[in-house]
Amino acid sequence: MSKGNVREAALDVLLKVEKNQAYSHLLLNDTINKNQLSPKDTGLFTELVYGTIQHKKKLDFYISPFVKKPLSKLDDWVRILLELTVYQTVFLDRIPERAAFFEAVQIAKKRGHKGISGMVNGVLRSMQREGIPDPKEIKDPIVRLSVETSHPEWLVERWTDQYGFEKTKDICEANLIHPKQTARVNGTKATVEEVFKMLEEDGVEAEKSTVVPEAFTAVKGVLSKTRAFKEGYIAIQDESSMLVAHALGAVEGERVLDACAAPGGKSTHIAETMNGKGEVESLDIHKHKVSLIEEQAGRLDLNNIKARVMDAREAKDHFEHESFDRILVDAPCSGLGVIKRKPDLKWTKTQEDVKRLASIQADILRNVWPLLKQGGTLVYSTCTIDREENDNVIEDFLKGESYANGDHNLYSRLPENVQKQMTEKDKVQIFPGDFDTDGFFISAITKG
Ligand SMILES: C[S@@+](CC[C@H](N)C(=O)[O-])C[C@H]1O[C@@H](n2cnc3c(N)ncnc32)[C@H](O)[C@@H]1O
Repeated sequence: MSKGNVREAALDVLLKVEKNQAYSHLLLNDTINKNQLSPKDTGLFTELVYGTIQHKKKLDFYISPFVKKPLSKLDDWVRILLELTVYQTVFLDRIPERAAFFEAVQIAKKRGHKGISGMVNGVLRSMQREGIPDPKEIKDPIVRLSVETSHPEWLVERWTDQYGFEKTKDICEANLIHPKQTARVNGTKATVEEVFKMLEEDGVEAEKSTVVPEAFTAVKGVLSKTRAFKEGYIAIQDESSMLVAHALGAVEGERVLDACAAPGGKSTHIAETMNGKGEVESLDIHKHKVSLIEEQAGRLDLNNIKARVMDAREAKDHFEHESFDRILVDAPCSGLGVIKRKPDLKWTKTQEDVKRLASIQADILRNVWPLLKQGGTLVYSTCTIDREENDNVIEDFLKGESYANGDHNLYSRLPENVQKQMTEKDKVQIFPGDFDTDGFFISAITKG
C-alpha cells in the first residue's frame, strides 16, 4: 500500500470510529487483514489511527485558530483529515511536513472539490507560518489539563472530584503512554524460563514482570506470531487483569463461576491456577463472544472450562443454590482504565453510561450471590477507575446483603507491590500510572 493509501485508510477508520460504527481496535484489525498490510504499513496505520484519536482535543486546539468557522461546522472528513495531518507533523518526527501536507491535499482533492483542497492547504500553510498555540496559556486548570492531555472536560472534572487534581493529572498523562505488550506463562505447560527460551528462538526479547510472577513484557518482537503463543504456552493479557485470578485464589478441584467471561482471559488464567483440575463455568451474554472463550481454552489446552451463553442475572435459575466455591464478576464497565489501549472510549463514554453500567453491575452481583457457597469468595473487578462503578457498587452491595463481608484476605493473595498500593485489605484501585498497566479495580467479598 502507498503511504497515501495508508493515510486514506486511517481517515476511513477514524470516520467510522467517530460515528460510533465500530470500536477502533476491531476496525483496525479488520483493515489490516483485508488489505494484507505489511508490518511497516501496519505500524504507520496503527500509529495514525490511535495517535489521532488519542490527541484529538489537543489537535483541535491547534487547528481551530486557523479555520474561519467552528470546527464542528466543517464536514467530518475534512476536520479529521486536518487532525490526522497535524498529528503527523506535530507528534511524529519521522514524517516530513511536506509529505504529510502533500498527501492531505491529494486526499482532499479526491474526496471533495477544489475549494476544499484549497482550504486544507491554506489551513496547513498558515499553521506552518504562524506556529501553533500553546495550551499552557489556558488559565482554567481543568480546561488546560483537558486540552494538554486530550481528555473530555467532564472526565477531568469527575476524576478531580473523586481523586484530586494531582492524581487526575497522573492518570491523564499515563493514558497517553503507549501500552506495553505483556503476557502470562501458562503454568500448566511450562515454566517462565522454558518459555523465555522458546521466545528467544522467535526473536522476542522478554523481561520478567515486576508485578505478577508468571507475567512478562515483550520489549521486542510480536508475541502473537510466536510458537509459544500458537501452541498455548502463553496468553496475551495486561498485568492488572492477571491480578484478578490471584485475587480469586481458586485451587485444584474447586468449582468456579466466571459470570462475565468473554473473551476468556481470566477464565483461562483461573483454570491455570487450578492446574487444569476442577470446574470453571464461564458465562457471557453474547453468543459470538462465547466461542472466543472456547478458542482460548482450546489453544491453551485447558479442558476444565465450560463456556455458555447466559445472562448472569439469570444464572441463579440455571445452577444449584450455593454450589460454587468461588465466583468472579468481571463486570461490563465503562473501561475508563484502559484508555491508553482504547482511546476512543474517552470520546464515546458518558456520565449516563457510568450510571447505567453501575446499575447493571449491582444487578449481576445480586443475582449471582445466591450461587456462592457459605464461606466462599466472590471477586468483583472492573477495568474502570470510576468510584460509581467500583467502590460505590461494592459498598451498596455489602449494605444490602446480610451475609456479605469484605474479604480482608484479599491483601495476602496479591503480590507485594500491589499490597503496598492497598489502603484497604479487601479492595484495591490500580491507576494506569501506578505500575504502567491498565487501570483496574479489584475487590473481594466472603459469605457467612
Ligand atoms: C469486562 S468483559 C469480561 C472480560 C473477561 N473476564 C476476560 O478477562 O476476558 C465483560 C463481559 O461481560 C459480558 N456481559 C455483559 N453483560 C452481561 C450479563 N448480563 N451477563 C453475562 N455477561 C455479560 C460482555 O459481553 C463482556 O464480554
